[in-house]
Amino acid sequence: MRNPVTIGVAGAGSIGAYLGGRLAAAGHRVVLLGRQRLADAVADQGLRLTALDGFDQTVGADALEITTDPAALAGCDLVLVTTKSHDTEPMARSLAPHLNNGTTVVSFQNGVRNPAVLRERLPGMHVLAGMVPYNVIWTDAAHFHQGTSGSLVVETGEPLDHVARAVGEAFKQAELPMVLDEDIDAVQWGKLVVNLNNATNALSGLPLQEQLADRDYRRATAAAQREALALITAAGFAVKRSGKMLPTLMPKILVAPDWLFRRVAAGMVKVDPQARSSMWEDLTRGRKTEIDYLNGEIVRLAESIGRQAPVNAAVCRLIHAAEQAQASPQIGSQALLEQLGVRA
Ligand SMILES: NC(=O)C1=CN([C@@H]2O[C@H](COP(=O)(O)OP(=O)(O)OC[C@H]3O[C@@H](n4cnc5c(N)ncnc54)[C@H](OP(=O)(O)O)[C@@H]3O)[C@@H](O)[C@H]2O)C=CC1
Ligand SMILES: CC(C)(CO)C(=O)C(=O)O
Repeated sequence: MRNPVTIGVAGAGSIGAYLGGRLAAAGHRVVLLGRQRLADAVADQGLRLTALDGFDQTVGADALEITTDPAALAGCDLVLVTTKSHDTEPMARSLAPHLNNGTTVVSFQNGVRNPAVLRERLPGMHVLAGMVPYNVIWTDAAHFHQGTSGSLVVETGEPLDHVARAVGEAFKQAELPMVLDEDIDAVQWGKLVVNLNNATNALSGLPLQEQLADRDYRRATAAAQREALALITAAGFAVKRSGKMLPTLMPKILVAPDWLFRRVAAGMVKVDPQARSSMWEDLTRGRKTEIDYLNGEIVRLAESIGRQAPVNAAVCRLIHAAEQAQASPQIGSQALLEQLGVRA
């Protein structure tokens, strides 16, 4: 890969505009493929990127390209796919005619299905799975804020080890911490377990900090996670920690009394008052959520081995109802436990 690298971002929303903006600020040539409203806002105000560690930089509209045309990603060395999971396949179809063979494509998406979809639709590209551990919220028309801590993860291993290292170099220049991992499937299953809190957060309508301060909301997430972990193991998949997040211990940590939870969680992840889940963002903006790729994945996994996942199935029903209403139901924590059939 050349240096500086030309980087395309396919789906410039919270994650894509944040990562792309940080890479542009570090001097890489960046093309953001997104919606016209983002292009207009950035043309007007520049792209403001902030983070809980105090990072605050505005990237001028002349420092990067924002387009709605997938052909503009032709010639990119590296393409980051940052759409929601239901948009991965159409995005890949629209990119396929334009990318050169051998382009590196990294999926920075939640769920466990996206890299396989990209490999199928983009034969000849070097597709790597990635994982974003932190929350980014689209706070204003052209302002993106990283509200929790952690390091990005990208798949490595032969024959693509050199490709993964080149991706690592590009991110190093932008001072975005990244680790390479040879067991990305286990990292992705682990992140899916963490993401089972997305629905609780979206249903509560609260910022993550407030939602996690309520033990009954934590019990709801823990119940979904216990069910998921048992099924993932029964289906023969591994779950791996990434950074200090311990998916296998999360249900135990979540149900701990408030004082103990606060102490343990503070050592694992920093969460600022603005942080919310991406699913909350979807519900409040009236968009389709990724529920079918998160809790819904657990329901499908259960079916595939002749079992059931009643808690995750109930969560899916609640989120689908909220999608219809195009709003968070702001359900109280005890009411949520009741609806999930979980005893407080
Ligand atoms: N947000 C977060 O904090 C985190 C998100 N993730 C994961 O990262 C992935 C991306 O999430 P997030 O950034 O929140 O998603 P967003 O919805 O904020 O961003 C995706 C953007 O891509 C746009 N888009 C979709 N298709 C096209 C297209 N064909 N052409 C141009 N633009 C398109 C969408 O527009 P429109 O909405 O108009 O369709 C949207 O603006 C998800 O898998 C998510 O789970 C992981 C960790 C944290
Ligand atoms: C970082 C985290 C876990 C925040 O909830 C997330 O992945 C999301 O919002 O989708």
